[in-house]
Amino acid sequence: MPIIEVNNLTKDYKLNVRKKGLLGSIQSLLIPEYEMKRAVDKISFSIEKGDMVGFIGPNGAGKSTTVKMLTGILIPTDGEINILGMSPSKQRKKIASNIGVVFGQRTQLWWDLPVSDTFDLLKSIYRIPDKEFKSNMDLFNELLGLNEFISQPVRQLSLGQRMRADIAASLVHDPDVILFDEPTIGLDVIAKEKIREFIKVVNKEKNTTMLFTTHDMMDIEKTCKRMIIIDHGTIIYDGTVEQIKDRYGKKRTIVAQFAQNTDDIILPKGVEIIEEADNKKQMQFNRDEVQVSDVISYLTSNYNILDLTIKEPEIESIIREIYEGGINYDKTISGDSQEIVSEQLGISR
Ligand SMILES: Nc1ncnc2c1ncn2[C@@H]1O[C@H](COP(=O)(O)OP(=O)(O)OP(=O)(O)O)[C@@H](O)[C@H]1O
Repeated sequence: MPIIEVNNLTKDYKLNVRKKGLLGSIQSLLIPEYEMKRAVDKISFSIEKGDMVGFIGPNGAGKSTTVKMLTGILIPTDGEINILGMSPSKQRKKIASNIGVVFGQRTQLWWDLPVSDTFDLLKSIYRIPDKEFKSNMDLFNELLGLNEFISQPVRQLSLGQRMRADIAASLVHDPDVILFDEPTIGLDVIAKEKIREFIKVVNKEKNTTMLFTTHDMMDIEKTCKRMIIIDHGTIIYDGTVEQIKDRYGKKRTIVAQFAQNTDDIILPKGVEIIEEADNKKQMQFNRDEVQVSDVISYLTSNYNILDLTIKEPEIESIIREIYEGGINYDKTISGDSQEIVSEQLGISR
């Protein structure tokens, strides 16, 4: 039985249309005109207990709007959300103890108070028993190093420290579901890694159901098996990370360091050079047209090669292609939603 169920969820924002010029401004004040903007358009998905799902999409795709509706902050225009049998917008107070939320762009910590005070306040608000509170704080300290800055006021923390505290604060009451909205935004590689590891440990140890939005594909690759891609308010992919890599990651890259000058190199049909410096060349081809083994045996039998590596396609570049509408969608991969994708992005199939 799914923990999160979303059916035909829709959100329209009402926008005030401002007319140009002084006269237009006065007119807009006296007789305001509105237009509706659809941010989320009939999306449906469900998430099982303990699953960790990446929710990605380009800027303005509708991710934050969806997360806000899941938390109950925003009321849907249409459709239903069911989290643990409750409607977030109708049972907001009741559901609060079951959901944790992290907005990377905003903090839920008390700005002027030491970090420890926020945790004490949360302990009282959620009525967390002493034993549970202590064991969680010990775990968070071990994994996120909270004690390094626990007595500092929040406003003095670095972004990475603040995010670590925020994530811990969202989990201190052991929620069943946690929604992350860009939890790694603006962090350096090491801080991101720490947070990904933490998320993975919590998911495993506490079986917390997690949905998180991010623009960093490494977040998804390192933590989630499943991802949902949203664009222009509709879901264009819902499936495994592996499947999308397998189906769409058709480009293979071989990097070869040649012992000699290879300015006049002749490559097999379908293989092209995408980068070269000194005697090092990056060659790319479509794995459906050219076999990796054929390219390697051609190169090694015709040239003297010092070093050779094969690069797997990165999810980052596949997603970039999807956002740019450059991928020919295969309808079998994600059912009817692919129809929408093709229409929206003007892709011919
Ligand atoms: N309060 C609002 N009033 C009007 N339009 C809004 C409001 N909030 C968001 N939108 C619009 O709704 C659409 C979806 O926005 P949303 O913030 O959900 O996208 P997002 O996928 O989270 O984007 P990003 O990755 O840039 O954060 C955008 O076109 C945005 O301009």
